[in-house]
Amino acid sequence: MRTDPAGTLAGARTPMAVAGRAITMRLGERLVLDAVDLDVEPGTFAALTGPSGAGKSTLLWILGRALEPTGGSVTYSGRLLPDREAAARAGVVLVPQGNALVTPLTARENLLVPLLMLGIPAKEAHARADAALTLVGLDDSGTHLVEELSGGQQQRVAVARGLAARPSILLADEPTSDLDATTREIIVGLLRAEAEAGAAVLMSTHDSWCADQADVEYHLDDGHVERRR
Ligand SMILES: Nc1ncnc2c1ncn2[C@@H]1O[C@H](COP(=O)(O)OP(=O)(O)OP(=O)(O)O)[C@@H](O)[C@H]1O
Repeated sequence: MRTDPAGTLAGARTPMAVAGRAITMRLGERLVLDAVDLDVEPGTFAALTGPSGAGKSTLLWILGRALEPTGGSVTYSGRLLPDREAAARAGVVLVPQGNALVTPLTARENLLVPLLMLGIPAKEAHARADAALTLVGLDDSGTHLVEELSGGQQQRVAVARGLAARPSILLADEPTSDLDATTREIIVGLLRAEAEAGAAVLMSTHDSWCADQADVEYHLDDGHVERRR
């Protein structure tokens, strides 16, 4: 598998925009999201900022069709997708906070299994898994079990799993929170490269340096989102 000079997995991807309209989410007594509108266009690297508990993860999960909102809609280049499985098949990739890696598997197997489940031929899946691990600097750790990896290495495996899917829309929930400064810059560079390759990328972050690297910043607070640039 080739990687192009910008640091993405080579190969075509379908450009797709994500649009949230009047997204409302009530969790228990709390109105976490109150009629939120948000757009990420193909080729855009966007940051989602806001205080702890503002609802950033909730919004990313809704945009990834992993969570049904109380109200409002999410469309993908104008299309509705019925559920998370349809979204994954359409190229909507979610890198969740906490990584959600399968611990009895190796790093490489964590990349391979979702690709094989999407019906990607085994030879290509293996090539994509290896290329994505190389992009995040873990080509020597592919055979390690998840539990043998540090928190930061696990986070990089989770990002690699997202890159291996060659996403049209990449939703990354605090993907740099456990990383040192150098690795943080590498991961942010990879997310930017995904956008430059045509993906719509939305990254939640508490890190002002990471937010500054994005083209667009959405700030979420008290249920409302404000576009800051
Ligand atoms: N299942 C649930 N039931 C009730 N409240 C919930 C549930 N899940 C999340 N919440 C609440 O929803 C709010 C938003 O949580 P969320 O994790 O989306 O925020 P966040 O901005 O991503 O926070 P952080 O930056 O700390 O990760 C929080 O107040 C949280 O306690």
